[in-house]
Amino acid sequence: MSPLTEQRAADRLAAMDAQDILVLAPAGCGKTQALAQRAARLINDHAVIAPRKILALTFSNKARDNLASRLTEILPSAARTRVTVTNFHGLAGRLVRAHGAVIGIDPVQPFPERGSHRRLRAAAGLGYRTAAAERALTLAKTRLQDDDEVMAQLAASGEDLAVTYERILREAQQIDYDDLLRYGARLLTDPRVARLYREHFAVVLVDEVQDLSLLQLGMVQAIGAGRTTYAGDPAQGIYGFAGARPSAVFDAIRAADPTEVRLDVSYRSSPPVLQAVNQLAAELGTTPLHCANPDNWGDDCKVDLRAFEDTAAEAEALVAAVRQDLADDAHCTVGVMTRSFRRMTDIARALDLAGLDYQDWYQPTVVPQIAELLHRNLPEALAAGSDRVEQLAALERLCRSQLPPDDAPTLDELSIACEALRDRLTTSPLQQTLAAFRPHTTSDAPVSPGLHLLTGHAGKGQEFDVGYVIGLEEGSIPDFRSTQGEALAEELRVLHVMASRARRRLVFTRVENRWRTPRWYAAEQPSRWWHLLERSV
Ligand SMILES: Nc1ncnc2c1ncn2[C@@H]1O[C@H](COP(=O)(O)OP(=O)(O)OP(=O)(O)O)[C@@H](O)[C@H]1O
Repeated sequence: MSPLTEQRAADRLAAMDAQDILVLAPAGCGKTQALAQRAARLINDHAVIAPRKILALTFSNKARDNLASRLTEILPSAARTRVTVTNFHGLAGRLVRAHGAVIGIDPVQPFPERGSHRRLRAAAGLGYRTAAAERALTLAKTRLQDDDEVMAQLAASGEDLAVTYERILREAQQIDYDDLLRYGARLLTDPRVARLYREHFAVVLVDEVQDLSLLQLGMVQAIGAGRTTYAGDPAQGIYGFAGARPSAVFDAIRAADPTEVRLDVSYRSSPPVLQAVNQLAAELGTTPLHCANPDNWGDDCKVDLRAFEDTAAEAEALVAAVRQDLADDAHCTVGVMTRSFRRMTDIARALDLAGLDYQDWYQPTVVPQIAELLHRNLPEALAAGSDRVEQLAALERLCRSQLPPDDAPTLDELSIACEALRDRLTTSPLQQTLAAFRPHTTSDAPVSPGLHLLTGHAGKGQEFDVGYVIGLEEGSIPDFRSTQGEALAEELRVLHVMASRARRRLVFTRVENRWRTPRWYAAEQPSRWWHLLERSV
C-alpha cells in the first residue's frame, strides 16, 4: 500500500475508519499528537460508542502521562477520563488480577515492587557489570513461556547469577516486571480472555512501537488486530537491552498490510536544532527533517558545543547557563540529559549548592494522589508502629488497602514513594521525611516549567525549550559497555533521542579530564560523534 505523504496526513489519519494503520515519523513530527487527535475524532464522530472503547497503550509511565496530557488538551473532560490510557504493565496487571486463575497464576500475588527488587537483585549479585545475566533474564522472560520453561532456559544459558536471582525471587514469592508482562501476554493467548478484551475495546492506539518486544506486540494484536493504530520511529529504538525488537516488530505489523502514514515535518524543533538532529539522522541512515514553520522561530534559537577542563567547570557553567535561561523566561522548560545518571553527579551537587530548584527524574517522585494518601494515613501509621520502620510498613499497608488492587500504575507509584521514604528513614523520622518530599507535578503534565535532570531513556517522547546533552566523551556516549555492533548503533539512537528533545536551543558538552576515582584524574577522548555535531554549528 502506498504511504500517504502529504502535509495533511495527520488529518486524514484522524478520520480513517477502524483498520490497522502504521504511522511512521521522525522525532517531533506529531505521532503522539496524531494518536490523540485520532482518539478525539473517533469520539466526536461517534465512531466508537463510548470513550472507554478506546485503549491507548504506551511503553513507560512518562509516555502514558504524555499521551494522557495530549488527550487532556484535545478532548472534553468527561470523555478524556474514560479513554483507557495505560502502559503495558498496567494492562498486564489488569489481566492478571482479573483472569490469572485461567493459567494457574495467583491473581492476588503481590505486584512487582521496585524497592524489594533492588534488594533481591543485589542479593543475587546482579549489578552494574552483570549485563550477560541480565540479558539471559530478558531473553527468557520476553517469550511466551511458563515459569518452569523460564527456569530451564536460564539454567541452559549458563548464567548462574540469572538462575540465582530467579530462585531468590521465587523464594520471596515475588514476580518482577518482566514476569508481569509475560503473564499478561500468556493470558491473552487464551481465546476466552482475548475475546473478552477484543469485545471490550473497539480501537487500540499504540505509541512508541519501536520500543515494543514481540511479546508486547502479541498483546496488542490479541486485542486489536485489524483496528490498531501504531505510531513509531525506528530511529528512536533505544530499549533493545530490555527486549525491544524494532525491526521484527515493524515486520510483524507490516505483515498485516496496514495503511502507512508518514509524517515528515517537525513541529517541535527550531531550524538550528534540526540541523544538529539531522547530522545524527544522516549517521543513522534516516531521512532528514524539515521544520514545519521555519519563520516562526526567533534569533535566540541555536546549537552550541562546549568543552570544559573537567566536570566541576562544566557544572559551574551549566548552573550559570540554566540560571540565565530561567531568568530570560520563567516558564521555560530546561532538560539536562545524560546517557547515565552517574555522569550527572557534579551537576546535581552544583545545582544544590547554588540553590537552584530542579526535578530529578531519577529520584522517585510523589504524584499528588499518592502524597495525599500518604499524608491522610500518616497519623494512624505513626500510632501503629513503635519505630520508623514499622511505621512505614503500616503506612504502606494502609495506603495499599485503599487502592483498587488492579490499579497497577498507581500501586507502582505508591511503591516508588515508599521506597524513597525507606531510603531516607535513617536520617530523619517518618513525618519529617514525608514533609520534605517535593510533590511531583500532576501526572497529566509530564514536563512542568523549570529545570529537569534526566537520562536519554527517561526523556523518550518528551520535549524541552532548551536541551543540554551532557557528557559527549567516549565511555559516556557511547557507554563504555556498548562499543560495537547493534549495541553501538543503539547508543547513537540514544544520542539522537536526547538531541531531538530540544525545541529552541541545544547545547552539547564534554570534558577534557575526569576523576575516575577519588585519586585517578584521567584524560577523556571526545565522543566519536562530537566532530559530526561540530559540523552542524
Ligand atoms: N499538526 C501539528 N500542528 C502543530 N503542532 C503540532 C502538530 N503535531 C504536533 N505538534 C506539536 O509538536 C510537538 C511534537 O509532537 P509529538 O510529541 O506528537 O511528536 P512525536 O512524533 O510523538 O515525537 P517523539 O517521536 O519525539 O515522541 C508537540 O509540541 C506537539 O504539540
